[in-house]
Amino acid sequence: MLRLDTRFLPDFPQAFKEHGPLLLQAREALLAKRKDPQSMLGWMDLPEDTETLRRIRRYREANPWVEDFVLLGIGGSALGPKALESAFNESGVRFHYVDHVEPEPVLRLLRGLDPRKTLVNAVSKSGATAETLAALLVFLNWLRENLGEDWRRHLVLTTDPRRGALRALAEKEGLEAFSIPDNVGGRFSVLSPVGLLPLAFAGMDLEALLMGARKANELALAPLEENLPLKTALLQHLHRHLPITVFMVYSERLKYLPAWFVQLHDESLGKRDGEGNRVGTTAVPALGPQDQHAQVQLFREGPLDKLIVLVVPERATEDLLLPQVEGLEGEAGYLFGKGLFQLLKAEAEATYQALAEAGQRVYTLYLSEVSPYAVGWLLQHLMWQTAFLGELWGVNAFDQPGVELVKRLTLTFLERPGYEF
Ligand SMILES: O=P(O)(O)OC[C@H]1O[C@](O)(CO)[C@@H](O)[C@@H]1O
Repeated sequence: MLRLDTRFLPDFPQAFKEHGPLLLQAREALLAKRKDPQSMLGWMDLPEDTETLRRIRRYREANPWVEDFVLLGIGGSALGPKALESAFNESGVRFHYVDHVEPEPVLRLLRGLDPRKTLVNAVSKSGATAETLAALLVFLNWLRENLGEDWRRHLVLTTDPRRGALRALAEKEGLEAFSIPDNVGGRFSVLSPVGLLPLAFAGMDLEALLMGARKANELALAPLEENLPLKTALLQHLHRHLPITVFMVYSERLKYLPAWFVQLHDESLGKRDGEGNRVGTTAVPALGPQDQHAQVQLFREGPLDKLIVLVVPERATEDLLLPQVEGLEGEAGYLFGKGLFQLLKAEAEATYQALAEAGQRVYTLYLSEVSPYAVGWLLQHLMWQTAFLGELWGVNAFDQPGVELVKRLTLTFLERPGYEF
């Protein structure tokens, strides 16, 4: 269950009524693009794709020997699986993410792995991303050197259905490969094999994850009053004059979720609109309670230039009672016999009230609990929110032209003879 709370934004219910026609227009414009095969709206259909899930399940069952799962990928090809695996991995399989190009940690990882018990999953929609290709060169060579002809069983690819270097490698070497549908962009791909394959090895309840996402689809297509994605899209739209949107999650298990949302929001909406205006608000990640002892000072006394979104679980799947400890009555007595989750809830509520009291614009998304169903719902909800905002802000939420220059310059520098920086 996902619940929106706007009690410190008393003007919102009226604003929602007044903006009804605008929101319905935005939805209509978005859904009209669904017919266009070029439209990158395939993420809407991923929760219905049971055939891919079956194929992933079969592959998982056929490879019970995996003890270490190494994901090579960056951006949308890593952030989603990392956010969910770190929350729901109860399988005993150890996960490692090579979503960077720093040699020391890669060497440390290689020295600690047993190649006979390691599965490497290279994930790249384009098959052209330098960081992922560099990691693939390292791990493919390592597998070949250590496993001889058996290396192919230890490498699985997730990439474009037809194009790119990874698809070509899969065909040339007869490697297992899963497809990222053409009409699904990287930052919208967590419910495609990009996420589902590693999460199957993490033993996550994928049916519940996809069922939650289907619930978000249902609400995105529902009448206005029930339409949660249009409500939060309007909250972001009404506060577009505030340059920063903070995404603060009260869950240690979901500590990588803010990074996933930052890519989704910033890479989708940080654009030039049809008139060439620079559009977009900056998503900033935050964690509760950790940031109560860091960024909250700024949120309370710094500029009132933020819309703050808290994501708070309403129930714990299991709680931990705090024991009485003699000698600590003075400082900790008030905690004796309380549940740790009660402390989390009290801190989240205190932060919510303190931010509103400081004059910051703040609302909360309550998750019934940190479960595959509720988190599947939240992810798909945020993808709808972002897609609707693309319509409201007049930008294409599904391309990322601004990232290309860095790639071209990197290539130029590396191709320059004797380059030194
Ligand atoms: O999956 P790929 O094609 O390797 O791309 C990785 C990431 O790089 C980007 O293309 C940006 O450079 C993101 O949109 C994407 O999620």
